[in-house]
Amino acid sequence: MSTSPSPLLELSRINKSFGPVQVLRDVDFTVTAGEVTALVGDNGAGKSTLVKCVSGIYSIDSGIVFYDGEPISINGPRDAADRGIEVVYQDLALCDNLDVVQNMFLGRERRTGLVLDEATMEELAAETLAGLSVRTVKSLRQPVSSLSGGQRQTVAIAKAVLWNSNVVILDEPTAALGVAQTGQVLELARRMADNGLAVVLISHNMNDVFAVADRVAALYLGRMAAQVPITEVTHAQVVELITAGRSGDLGLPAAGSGDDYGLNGARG
Ligand SMILES: Nc1ncnc2c1ncn2[C@@H]1O[C@H](COP(=O)(O)OP(=O)(O)OP(=O)(O)O)[C@@H](O)[C@H]1O
Repeated sequence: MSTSPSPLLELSRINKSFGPVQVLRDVDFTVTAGEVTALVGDNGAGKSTLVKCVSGIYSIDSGIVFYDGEPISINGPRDAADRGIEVVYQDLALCDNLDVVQNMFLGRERRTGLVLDEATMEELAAETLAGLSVRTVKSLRQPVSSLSGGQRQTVAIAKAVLWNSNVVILDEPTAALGVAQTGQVLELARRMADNGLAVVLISHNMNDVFAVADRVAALYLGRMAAQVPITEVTHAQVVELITAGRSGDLGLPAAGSGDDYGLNGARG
């Protein structure tokens, strides 16, 4: 196995409960710059909860979050944003009546005095899209209501990239897309990683995971069943990790068996 680069974001033994329900149990998860890390798991496995802990929407009950090797506290979305951690949610949170530039700068508009600096915003939006080799969005001044699902996803992702993000978490970005648009969004994820960002791809689609991910992390009933380089697992093994919390072929015991099996491929 090749030596792993240092993780940019590292979660260690994260626990999170809602009242009596423990949703995350001693979860280790690492995210590395220049890589796409797929986060997989069945419905209710805890993927969204983990992401909400990382993005400051939920506070963790225990565990440590390291950023660039230093322990940090994420006490709210602002703390996550300050570290350049951005989440692109499934529902995209774009405003239909606003155009591409307006959406990309929504809430963080550039101004010259009291007046919006439209020219600079348009230029920066165009630069960001060009930096990601996006050619599918033809006009930056068209309302996003006139865009296809894939184009909307592209705008939402580019918006996250625009804000000097270091970690971009994509929450099922291809769930509502057809084949061609799925390909474009996966290419975009790859390009972001190639540009040096740490990309997390939450997905239920094994084809997407194997098409683009460098590593795969599988949650099973709130435990991290494994985090391994994609080249070291087969589709069948990942499915087994998702559905049973273990893969006999990987020599991993079932999640929740009590053993400390933190097979975390991203650890140096
Ligand atoms: N605010 C909450 N209060 C109580 N329980 C919650 C809350 N949020 C999530 N849960 C529970 O935590 C578990 C994990 O949910 P989560 O949404 O993180 O899973 P997921 O892996 O993202 O699932 P999906 O793929 O369906 O989106 C579920 O059993 C869910 O019911």
